[in-house]
Amino acid sequence: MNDRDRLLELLIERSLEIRPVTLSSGRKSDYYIDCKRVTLSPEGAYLTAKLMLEQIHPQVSAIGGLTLGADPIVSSISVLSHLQGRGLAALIVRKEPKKHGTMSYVEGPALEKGSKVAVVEDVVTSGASLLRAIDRIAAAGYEPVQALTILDREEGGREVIEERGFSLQALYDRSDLGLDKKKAE
Ligand SMILES: O=P(O)(O)OC[C@H]1O[C@H](OP(=O)(O)OP(=O)(O)O)[C@H](O)[C@@H]1O
Ligand SMILES: O=C(O)c1cc(=O)[nH]c(=O)[nH]1
Repeated sequence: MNDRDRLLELLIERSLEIRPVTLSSGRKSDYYIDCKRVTLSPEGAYLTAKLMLEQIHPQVSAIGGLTLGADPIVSSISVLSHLQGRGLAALIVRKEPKKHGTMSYVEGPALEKGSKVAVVEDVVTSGASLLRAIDRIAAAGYEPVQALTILDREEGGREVIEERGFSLQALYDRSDLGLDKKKAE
């Protein structure tokens, strides 16, 4: 089995829940995928990092994303990039600025102004979280150049992100989850 198929297998086995849920955007859905169950596991962290790193442009010097879903992703990509001699820094974007000390929104190594950043997510639904990370990374003086996610739920997020001039690179989309078959079981 190849890496892409194996990561999908892990996500379906461990992350996918078919039940009524409320999403981050306030929308209702009949399924949820909790990627952290996979991205915080040894094999899942490695496979996510490997598959995403293959798609990161050579001019990029950091990967960043909105806490919490992106935290294990940026960390594992950074470690793997070091092992591969590439050395991508990890940036974690807070949902609210730190209230004392640095007062920062964006945590991580201080990079040169204008450094190119690939912005990552675990799931894109409305696209609001990914755009929030893009905006905060830009406000920190860096240049977001790519948008990547594990799963595109195909609920309009891609279009919203494209309107902002980014194409969304997703490892999987809704159709990969086999939801119709699962729901029938
Ligand atoms: O495209 P959107 O409509 O913004 O939805 C997707 C976002 O929702 C989830 O995060 P959540 O808000 O549940 O927070 P968490 O990562 O802290 O668990 C997920 O990790 C994405 O960040
Ligand atoms: O839209 C969301 O909040 C969302 C959907 C989903 O399937 N998984 C997740 O972590 N967040």
